[in-house]
Amino acid sequence: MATLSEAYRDNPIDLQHIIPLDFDSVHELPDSHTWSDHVNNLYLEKYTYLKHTPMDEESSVPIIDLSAPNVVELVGNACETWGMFHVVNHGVSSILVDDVESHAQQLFSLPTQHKLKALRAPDGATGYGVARISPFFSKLMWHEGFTIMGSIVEHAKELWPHDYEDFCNVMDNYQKKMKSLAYQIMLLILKFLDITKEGEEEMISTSSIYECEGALQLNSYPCCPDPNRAIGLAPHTDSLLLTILHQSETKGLQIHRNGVGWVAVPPVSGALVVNIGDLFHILSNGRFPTVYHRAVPNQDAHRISVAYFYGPPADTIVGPLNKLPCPRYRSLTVKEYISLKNKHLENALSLIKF
Ligand SMILES: C=C1C[C@]23C[C@@]1(O)CC[C@H]2[C@@]12CCC[C@@](C)(C(=O)O1)[C@H]2[C@@H]3C(=O)O
Ligand SMILES: O=C(O)CCC(=O)C(=O)O
Ligand SMILES: [Fe+2]
Repeated sequence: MATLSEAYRDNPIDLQHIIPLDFDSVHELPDSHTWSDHVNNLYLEKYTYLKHTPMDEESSVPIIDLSAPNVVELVGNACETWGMFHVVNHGVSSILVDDVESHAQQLFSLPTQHKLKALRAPDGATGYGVARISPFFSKLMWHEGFTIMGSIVEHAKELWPHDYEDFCNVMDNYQKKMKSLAYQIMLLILKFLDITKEGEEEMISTSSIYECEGALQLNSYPCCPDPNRAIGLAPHTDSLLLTILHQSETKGLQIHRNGVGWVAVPPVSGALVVNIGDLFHILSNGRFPTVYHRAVPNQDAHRISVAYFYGPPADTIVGPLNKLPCPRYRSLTVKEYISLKNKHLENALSLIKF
């Protein structure tokens, strides 16, 4: 069975000509990185059919205690109204989370020429580089990333030939913890939809969602001389089932709300942010919105975030769960969806819509 990383490798994006800026050497925002509102909201119209119920401006992303007795209902309601929620009491030690953040910090503090030793290969899915969505925008992002899928030993050796083990152990350990947390959250969401593993005959086409894999993305948003005219990570939806994000103590994450516009999602101490991705939007037959979000840089603070993307093996057929009436999307394999997203970004969902 093909893995997720194979699916991303088989769908390369031509990023060769785009490498992250040497941010330390720049003291004014270059034209290449200056965004107008138009470019920033380029895909917003395409996204209108995914919009969720308008909310008042005061409401904010819910914080859910995973040990609450009514956790299924809380998680399900948050998925329906926001497509996003914070989790606390998630069982991942704060020491590990801090450790991942400080190792990411250490990586991004290396001189640019050194980081380029681990540059993502043209036909590769892992390593240092710009975001995969970069070619869809005419302007560049105030961002550098490092993608990990499974073992990162080869890339870590490129960066620290004699001292790579600690980095690898921390990232491995964090991926394991994220995988089991993501599984636990996925089961809660499926339970809300009245789907149980035992009732598998009702969802033969999606049986491999119980064997999901993950990818880890370390994001760095250096201090920016003109943050109001720059973008850290351009507006996008995440492609897979769900994403678990650690966003350090520095603000930067924003989501788009119908009738409200861009709304900040400030960090909540000790909490992780969970958001619905395109594949869960499809499984739920559009009941859960896939969250359109972006990250903005700060003038005085370098922001690090760590995103874990969780999704089924590439050959898994994904479609609206059989139990749900009147499918709004056609079924397709995960790798077909990744390929559509690579070519059409936010139009991918409308291409599989009935
Ligand atoms: C598993 C993955 C999801 C992701 C592409 C990737 O192969 C690893 C990086 C992820 C990321 C992070 C930034 C935003 C995003 C849209 C991108 O360009 O790369 C997501 C991808 C995604 O969800 O499609
Ligand atoms: O840095 C953030 O807050 C958002 C990161 C993100 O959206 C991603 O990695 O997909
Ligand atoms: Fe994202």
